[in-house]
Amino acid sequence: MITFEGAAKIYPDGTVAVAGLDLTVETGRTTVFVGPSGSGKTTSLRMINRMVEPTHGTIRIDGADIRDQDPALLRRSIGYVIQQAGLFPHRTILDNIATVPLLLGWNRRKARARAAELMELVGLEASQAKRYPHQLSGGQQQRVGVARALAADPPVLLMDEPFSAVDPVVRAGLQEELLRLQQELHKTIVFVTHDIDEAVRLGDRIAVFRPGGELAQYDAPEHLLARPVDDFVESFVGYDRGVRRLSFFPARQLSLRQDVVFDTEDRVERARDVVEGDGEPWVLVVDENRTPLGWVDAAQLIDKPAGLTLGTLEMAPYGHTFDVATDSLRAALDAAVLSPAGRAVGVDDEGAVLGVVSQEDLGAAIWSVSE
Ligand SMILES: Nc1ncnc2c1ncn2[C@@H]1O[C@H](COP(=O)(O)OP(=O)(O)OP(=O)(O)O)[C@@H](O)[C@H]1O
Repeated sequence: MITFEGAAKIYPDGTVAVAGLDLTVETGRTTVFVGPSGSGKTTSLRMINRMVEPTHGTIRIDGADIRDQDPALLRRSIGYVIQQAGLFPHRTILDNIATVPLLLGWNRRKARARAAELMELVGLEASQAKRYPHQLSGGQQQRVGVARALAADPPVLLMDEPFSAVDPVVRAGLQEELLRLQQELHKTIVFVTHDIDEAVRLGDRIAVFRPGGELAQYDAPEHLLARPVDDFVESFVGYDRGVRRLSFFPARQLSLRQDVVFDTEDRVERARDVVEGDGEPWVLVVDENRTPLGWVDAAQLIDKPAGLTLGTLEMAPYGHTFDVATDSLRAALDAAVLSPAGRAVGVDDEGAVLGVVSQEDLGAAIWSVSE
């Protein structure tokens, strides 16, 4: 646990970088500091490893005042990752990663073995070990930066805009990787970004800073999106927050209809009975593996002769599906919006249809999680 108790940084020229921060960073969780440029995020982060000394207040790690610890030793127990990785250009990838273990006095063999292990953990090829940083892509360099920060297995990891210099696709991959690593490692991560989407994706808790180095709100991401405390936070999180918040609720809570799912050999009169029963305007046709083929408009069924099979009818594309077990309500909503039938198709992890969600059921589920 890291606690800021009235921690402030006021520079001699009078600039208030951080104005009296009170905040607790939970152990084993990811806390994101987010806010506009100049709001004091980096200064707050650097106060944790004493790269910046507060002018007021106290910071403790697990109860111990960090002022009582030697800054160099403190930093070796805290991993630090920065934008563009900050690698040593004349050291190989393996030696870059082994830096802190060597500083801690490990012998070279053990340090390199640990570095090789970490390369694998962060998704780097062993063949890259002997390369130099300039021979790697930006995304790969960031992975090296993360591996280096993890080398001595520090309980705390500070990350200062680590992914902001790479393109959006690589960035999404690195975020995914960090989530996976964190599930395995349970580090106490403090992550700085000015991108609210990155914050919402990665953070267990999010601290929103406002200009003047003040903490505007400290909350779980779903609460931040549901209840921004004021106009500043509301405009900072963005106005589509209602829809974005749906990504925190699982799609598995939706009720799925199976009675409107038919296979190609089913006869039109069977489908007609169902749609006439409750006025459902579309039925979904699947193949023998229950892979979706397309939607049949119920109007088409009215005057078709009995005995005709559904596979012979014209179908509208089913759009895209959502995975019932792993996707969120947001993914289901997106699937419904993009479907010509306005209905979402739920599948299992092999792509087989489990059922479809009607607009009414989707609306009811969204309503039930709204506040
Ligand atoms: N050495 C310094 N002397 C005076 N002011 C400083 C000094 N270092 C930082 N500041 C000021 O402190 C404020 C907070 O800076 P900080 O880097 O913490 O902001 P930030 O939220 O991380 O911004 P960014 O997203 O742009 O990195 C800024 O106004 C900055 O100009």
